[in-house]
Amino acid sequence: MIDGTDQRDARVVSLDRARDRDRRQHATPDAPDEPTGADQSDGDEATRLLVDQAEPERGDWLAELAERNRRRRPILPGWLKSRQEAAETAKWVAEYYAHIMAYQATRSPLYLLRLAARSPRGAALVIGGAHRWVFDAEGEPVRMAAVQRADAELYLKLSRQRDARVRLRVVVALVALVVLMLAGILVAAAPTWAQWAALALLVGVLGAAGAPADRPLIDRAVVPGRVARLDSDIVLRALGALGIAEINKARAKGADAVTFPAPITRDGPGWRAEVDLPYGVTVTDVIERRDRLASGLRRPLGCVWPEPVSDEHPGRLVLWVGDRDMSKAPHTAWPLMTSGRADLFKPLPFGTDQRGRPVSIPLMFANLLIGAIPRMGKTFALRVVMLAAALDVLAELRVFELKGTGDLSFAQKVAHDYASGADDDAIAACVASLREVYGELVTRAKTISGLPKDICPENKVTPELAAKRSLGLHPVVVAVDECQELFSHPVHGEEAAKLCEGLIKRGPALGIILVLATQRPDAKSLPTGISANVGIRFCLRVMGQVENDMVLGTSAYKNGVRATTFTAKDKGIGYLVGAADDPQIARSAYIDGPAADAIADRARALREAAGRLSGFAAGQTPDRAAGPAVTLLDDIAAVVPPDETDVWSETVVARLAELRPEAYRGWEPKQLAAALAPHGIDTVQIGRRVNGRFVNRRGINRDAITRALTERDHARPTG
Ligand SMILES: Nc1ncnc2c1ncn2[C@@H]1O[C@H](COP(=O)(O)OP(=O)(O)OP(=O)(O)O)[C@@H](O)[C@H]1O
Repeated sequence: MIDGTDQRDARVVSLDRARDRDRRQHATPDAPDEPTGADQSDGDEATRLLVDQAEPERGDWLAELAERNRRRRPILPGWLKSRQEAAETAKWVAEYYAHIMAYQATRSPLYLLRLAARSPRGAALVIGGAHRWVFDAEGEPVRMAAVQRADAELYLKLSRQRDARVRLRVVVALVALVVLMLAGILVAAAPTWAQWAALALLVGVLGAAGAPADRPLIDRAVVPGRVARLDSDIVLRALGALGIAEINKARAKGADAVTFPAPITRDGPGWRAEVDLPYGVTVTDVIERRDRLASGLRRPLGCVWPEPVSDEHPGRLVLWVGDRDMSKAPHTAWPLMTSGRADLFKPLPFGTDQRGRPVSIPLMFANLLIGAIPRMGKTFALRVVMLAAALDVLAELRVFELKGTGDLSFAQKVAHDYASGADDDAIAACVASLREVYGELVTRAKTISGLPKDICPENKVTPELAAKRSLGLHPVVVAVDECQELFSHPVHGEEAAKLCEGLIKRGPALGIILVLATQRPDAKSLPTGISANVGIRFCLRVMGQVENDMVLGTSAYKNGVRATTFTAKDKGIGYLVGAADDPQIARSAYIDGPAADAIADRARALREAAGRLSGFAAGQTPDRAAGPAVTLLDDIAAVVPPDETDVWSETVVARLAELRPEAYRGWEPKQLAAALAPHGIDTVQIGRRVNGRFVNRRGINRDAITRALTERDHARPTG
């Protein structure tokens, strides 16, 4: 007998393991890493051993339990967890039934007519049926059969049974007739309305009895089956249509190449499928073929939202398929639209995700960057954030809209500092304000470091500290729309970039928040020192990977967070990164100009009541004395005295660099010409004699500068 104890060279071999090893050795060379069944399955099968796997230790059940614990399914359905979502769901369910009731109520006269038309047929059917029942008509064919077979005994038995039955039924029918006659007498003596009601009841009953089986009385209020149920076959069909070779190869090899770790369930207004893609296929591969996926699912693109699961492997896909295109879904009212106030220390309501769940932005201790191609909803998104900030009376707002269309004009009612314009003045005002806030960094840091530890334990602004007016640590929110105009400005760009970088890095802990929006997210218009350090990012539609990663952060595109997949009709829809653990798809709340004004009026009233209206909104002219001269034209006028009519450009740039090195150092004559062009000033040829030789160079004519300055001053609004 062979056993492991007395045969030194022999080993105990599990038959299962031996088979496993055999299988591996005979595996085809093109699938060397093909997993065994134990790899693929979970639950009971997961306990099967691979030939080269160590025996599981006794404590492994704990690890397994921990893993199961991590995958617990929620007790309450998702929509019941948030008050707002539950309210939304209750609202649409109520709306659905209200619609059905209204639909049927408006058709009730038609239904009455139908009943009346069907009632004669119903009466005939009722009388005929009663007659057949009383005289036992259903037994007639059997009795006739007995007669034909001349079976006298059976016939007698059936006849006796029929007579007994008919006697009883005639009595019942007579009683019913008497009851009906009594009811008729009662109705005849009743008031008219009761007579009509009785008639309606009779017609109704007879009409219902006379309804043809193929024509229902009531029309359908809802077209059935508009949204197909999502099932695993449809998901597999769609995944197979993506043209990903690995998926098709894996599906050809085995039925369980694509698995579903959780059942496909209803999730908000759509279906949610959790899918484990075949080995080696990542969610990013699927996301970049979203349009093909939508085609495979036979759903509009705006309904199909594949997402990675960050705390799982890169092949775990959550596919949410909405009933309705996200861009066409009705807007949920912004929670602060008609009432309420905000607290910057808590997340600010921003919009909704594709499932209609609320999305908020924790703006405190962070910065926000919004980017997109033009007309996709940057300013609308910025408006939502700034209106929420306005509803926190403690927050000091500084708003600069550098497009000049007045999209953020509501801010004039509440902002401490405000400017709107596509000109140098607005940019200069913005830089001056940034300088002031930058100066605050030092003051605030000193204040905080001077506070006792028990009042300020974390060395950062707290809600209590922010509320103490004497400390001056209230939140400051600086918003710059179309910030590319600022950073690419020939005079102020470099300084603005430095100021913003400082604010982005040091501001959050000190209660200073910078919110930037740009339609040109490239290295020149959005310095990397800024784009790399922003905490929260919202990227609506962009056209390429570079812009995507500029706004959403390095590697966002590689990780499947791609705002390039949005289409032109996805207005207001973007990827929101940094507001929650995982990137979210969010649609900003829709607040148009008049609504924004109404909210700003409310915010102003709150601020007035709290005595927190200051600066621009309180009618004070911003004191920019501390800042340098505001435009290039002013600077040139300062460095070129009135008696010098024509000056070479190189002389001008040298003097400018001396006047304000931080802004003009390194300027070339060409740069000066480019900076003057927007003012309608061209450089001119100026000839001079130098060391006896005539030299011709380009330069400026001082009169042109003076004229431009005069025009600007006349065009400026007064008061
Ligand atoms: N959340 C939203 N839902 C629906 N439509 C929206 C939403 N946000 C913006 N829009 C639509 O998109 C249009 C453009 O929005 P917005 O003015 O904010 O674009 P923008 O990106 O700031 O454009 P520009 O780059 O020209 O300043 C708006 O007129 C509005 O109709």
